[in-house]
Amino acid sequence: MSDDTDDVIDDVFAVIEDRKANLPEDSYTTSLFTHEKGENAVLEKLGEESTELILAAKDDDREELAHEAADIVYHMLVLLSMKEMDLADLRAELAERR
Ligand SMILES: N=c1c2ncn([C@@H]3O[C@H](COP(=O)(O)OP(=O)(O)OP(=O)(O)O)[C@@H](O)[C@H]3O)c2ncn1[C@@H]1O[C@H](COP(=O)(O)O)[C@@H](O)[C@H]1O
Repeated sequence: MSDDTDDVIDDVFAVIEDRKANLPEDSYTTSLFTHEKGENAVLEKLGEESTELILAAKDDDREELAHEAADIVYHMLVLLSMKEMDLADLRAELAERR
């Protein structure tokens, strides 16, 4: 399967890196990088969204499950960027497990 969403995770990560470098106003990503709680802001989001993901799975709500999974992936990418990591680190870890 191949379509124009193939590279979407790389594209979103590139936008996150750009937000980190430039901190534009009116950007949710910027608000995470500049939050007074520091990295705890994104960690709290990941906790909340994990619960929402579990509830969506329990309800067998596939649309909500996709929504919450996307929220988690986005916030996980922000966390990787905060830790000076990137998708190569994630890919390497997954590849090692094959
Ligand atoms: N993928 C995301 C993304 N996923 C989630 N979010 C934000 O994360 C927040 C989630 O927090 P909440 O759960 O409180 O919000 P919510 O809408 O009530 O969430 P649910 O109840 O639906 O779970 C919302 O404000 C969303 O807008 C995201 N914000 C940005 N992105 C990507 O980042 C790019 C840059 O965004 P900006 O930095 O805002 O320009 C965008 O173009 C997107 O590609």
